[in-house]
Amino acid sequence: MNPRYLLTSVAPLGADPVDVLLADGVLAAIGADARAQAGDDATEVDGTGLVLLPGLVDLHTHLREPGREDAETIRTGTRAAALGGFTAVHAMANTSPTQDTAGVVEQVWRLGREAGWVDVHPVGAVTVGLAGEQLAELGAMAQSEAAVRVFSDDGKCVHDPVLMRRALEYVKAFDGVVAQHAQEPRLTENAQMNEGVVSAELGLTGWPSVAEEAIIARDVLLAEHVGSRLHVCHLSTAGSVEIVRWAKSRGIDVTAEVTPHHLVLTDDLARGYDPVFKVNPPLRTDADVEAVRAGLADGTIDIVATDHAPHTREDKDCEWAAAAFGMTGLETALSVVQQTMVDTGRLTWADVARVLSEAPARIGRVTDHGRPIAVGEPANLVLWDPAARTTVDPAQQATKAVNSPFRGRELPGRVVATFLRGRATVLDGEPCDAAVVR
Ligand SMILES: NC(=O)N[C@@H](CC(=O)O)C(=O)O
Ligand SMILES: [Zn+2]
Ligand SMILES: [Zn+2]
Repeated sequence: MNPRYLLTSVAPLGADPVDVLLADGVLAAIGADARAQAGDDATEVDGTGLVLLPGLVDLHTHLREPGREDAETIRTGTRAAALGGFTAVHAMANTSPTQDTAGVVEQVWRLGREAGWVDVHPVGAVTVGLAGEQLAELGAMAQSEAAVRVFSDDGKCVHDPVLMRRALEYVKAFDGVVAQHAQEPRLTENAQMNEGVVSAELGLTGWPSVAEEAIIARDVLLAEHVGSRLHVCHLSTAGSVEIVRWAKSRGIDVTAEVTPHHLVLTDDLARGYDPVFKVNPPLRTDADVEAVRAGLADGTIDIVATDHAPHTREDKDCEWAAAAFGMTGLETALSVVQQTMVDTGRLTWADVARVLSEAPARIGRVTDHGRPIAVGEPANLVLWDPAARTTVDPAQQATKAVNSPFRGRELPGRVVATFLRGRATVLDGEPCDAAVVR
C-alpha cells in the first residue's frame, strides 16, 4: 500500500497555506478535509513556510548510461534529480550506444523504472549515431514501450537542412518534437568560448552568437514551412530570444529553453581558465543574461531545462582546450531560478511551476506530470523551502560528477521533500533510498 502524507500549512504555488493529504498516489484532499481524512497512519510533514510545487520536469538531462557509467548512471543521475525536486526527466540520446533504436530507448526507460527515483523519458536520436547522415528509426522509437516524443541529436546540431526538414515532417505523425542543438558547425570549428572581448583577450577561439542564431532562424522557417513542432535547446543569446519572439508572433509552433547557468553566469568566468565553466553553448555576456531573463519572464522562452552534463574528473580537470563541454545542474536548478527570477520579482511561484514543470511536460507530451495542484491529480510534487540557504559542495551532491559551476557559492532554497505518485523519494532533505521501489 502507498504511504499517506499529511503536509500541514503548505503554500501551493506560493498561495495561502493549507493542509494537503497525499494518499493512494494522488492528492486526496486539500484544506479542511485533509486532516479529517488523514487517519492515524499518515506521516505528518510540517510545511510551515514551504512552497508546494508540481514535481519538476527536465526536458534536457544527460544520464550517460549506457556507455559512460564512469561519469553518471541512470541510478545516480535520477537520484540527483529527485534531490533537485524533479519527478520526471528526459534523458538525452548522446549515449554509447546512441539512443537511436527502439531497443536502446526501451533499455533506458526500463533502467529508469527500476531505479525508481523519477520517471525517465528517453529522448530519441534524430540521426543514426548522431552522425547527421541518415534519419534514425523515429517511428519505431515512438511506438516502443518508451513512447518517445522528443527527438534530438543534442551535443551535435542537425545541420543538414534536408534532414532537418524530413525529421520535422516525420515526427508530425506521432505528435513528436525535434529539439535542436543550434550550432552551425563551420562557424564554431575549434571554438572554445563565447566570441567577444574576453575570448580576444584570452586568445581562445571564439564561438559567435550568429552560429546559434543562424540555425534557429533557419529552423523556425523550416518548422513553419512543414507545419511542425520545433523546440530550441539551451538558447543563450539576445539575438536568439529576438528570433524566437518573432517566430511566435508569426504563429510558428516553436518552444525554447534556457539553462540555469545561462541565466546567471557570463564569459568573464573563463578568465580563470577553469574548465568547470566550459560549456556548450558557451557562457555569454551580461547583455545576453539580461535578454534570456527577460525572454523567460515574458514567455518567449517557455522553459528552464538543466542540460545536466556530468563528466569525469579526467575529462574536466585538464587544460581548457582539452576539457569536455558541460556542467551539472539537477541539484541546483530550482535554487538558481529562485535567485535569478523569483527573488528579483520577475517570476511568481506559479510561473516557476509553469517553466519547470507544466510547460516541459506539455512539450514532451508527458501527461501525468506538470499537473495542477488539485484533488485527484497524481501526487508528483516538490516541497521547497525558499528561506533556506545552501553552499554548493559537489562532494555532497548525489550526482557522480563534481563539475558544478556553482561550487562554493551560496544559493537560496532547499528541497525538503519530493513525492513521486505519493511516495516520498526525498524527505527532510534526505534521499529515501530504502523506500524506492525497485
Ligand atoms: N552542454 C554541454 O556542454 N555538453 C553536453 C552536450 C550538449 O548539451 O550539447 C554533453 O553531453 O556533455
Ligand atoms: Zn546541446
Ligand atoms: Zn545537452
